[in-house]
Amino acid sequence: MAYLIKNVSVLGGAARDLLIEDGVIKEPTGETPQNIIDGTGLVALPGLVDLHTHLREPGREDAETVETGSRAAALGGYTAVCAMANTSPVADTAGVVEQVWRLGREAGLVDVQPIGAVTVGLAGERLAELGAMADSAATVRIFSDDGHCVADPRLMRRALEYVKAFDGVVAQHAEEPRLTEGAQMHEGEVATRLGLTGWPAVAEEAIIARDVLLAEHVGSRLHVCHLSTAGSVEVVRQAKARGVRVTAEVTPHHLVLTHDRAESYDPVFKVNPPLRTADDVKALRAALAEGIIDIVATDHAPHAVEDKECEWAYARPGMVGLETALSVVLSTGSLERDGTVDWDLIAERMSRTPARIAGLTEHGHDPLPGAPATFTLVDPAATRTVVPTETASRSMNNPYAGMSLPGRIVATFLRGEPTVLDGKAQK
Ligand SMILES: NC(=O)N[C@@H](CC(=O)O)C(=O)O
Ligand SMILES: [Zn+2]
Ligand SMILES: [Zn+2]
Repeated sequence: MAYLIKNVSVLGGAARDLLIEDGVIKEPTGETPQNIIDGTGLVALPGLVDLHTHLREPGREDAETVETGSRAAALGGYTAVCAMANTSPVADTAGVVEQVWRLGREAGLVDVQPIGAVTVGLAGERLAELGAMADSAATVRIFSDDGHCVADPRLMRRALEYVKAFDGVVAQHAEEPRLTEGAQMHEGEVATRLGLTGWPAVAEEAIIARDVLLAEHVGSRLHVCHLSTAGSVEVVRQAKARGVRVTAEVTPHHLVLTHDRAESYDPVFKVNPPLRTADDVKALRAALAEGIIDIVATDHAPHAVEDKECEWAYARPGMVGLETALSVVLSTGSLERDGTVDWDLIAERMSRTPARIAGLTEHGHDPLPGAPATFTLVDPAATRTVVPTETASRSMNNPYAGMSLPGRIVATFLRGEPTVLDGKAQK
């Protein structure tokens, strides 16, 4: 079906019309197709790409499935998500990554690109079959033990060496486990006051420092997951200055929430790495604008009610984030120029660069004639109040409840097919 989008601003540019036909964007012809979308006041962005999503299938379909997570992603303006490997069974074989990939195709709401585990069962003992996952139908290029750190430097080195052969990347959850035993939240004054065991910034920074040196030594690509401290920014800054092939992500929640949220003892604010200080938030926002942090990735981590609505110490870490990511980023004002949103920079940090890191060549193209019709339409003037139950996700561990956030996704298209129209999922 063909669509004509009228009066839409592509990345903040002058209003124009776009024809969507045969899966691509075209210059409008004289004829008017049946389907017209009024784009007045809307901004067209390349479909967002999430490098870090937990979909929970196989194993915890009560918390999320590939389909429900894909729907949440489309509603958040995403056209591709990379699915983390910490499922049950773990995505450490060609069989499991192909299953996730196939489920993604069947759901048809976003492109689901499986991430493969680095080590068998995420146990950190021996390398998984990286080559078999790379050669599978899922063509895995990102490997991560996320949820766990690849703490053994020898295994990390070997993984970096292995993925170099096919220009893969190791995405590290940087957490020195010996420094975070029993940790419940950021190590600092709030943890001291609450009497909770702290997760020190140095547990993250020490692993990033080690890994950039390993990546430099091997000449391979390293990606740092959910970077959360000002010190980590400085380690990455220095590594980039030396030419190390390192990229880094920040989550929306680490750009807005701070460790004092734990004072509520509400486990919805429990996450790994933990919420940090206001100074860290400031440094992360600046690093994202500057490009020391390359991308925003959601770390969408849905959890069932019984795993979240319990005592802080027993609750699982993680929060949902796909449906609110763009709004949260807009709310920080960190990607603005002279007080107005820099849509080109939004596209860079949330679509083009994550697509490039993941090797997703069909994504990250500006929505202009000649490009694949894989894009999203945002109403920047809209505001909405977050209601955790109003979600396509199976889980409601949403830390933004009651917050009023700017921006609303009006439509999302994947290869010319609408996955979201009028803010509603089409499948
Ligand atoms: N971020 C989290 O707190 N939790 C993630 C794992 C992870 O990203 O480390 C999860 O899988 O729930
Ligand atoms: Zn992690
Ligand atoms: Zn994660």
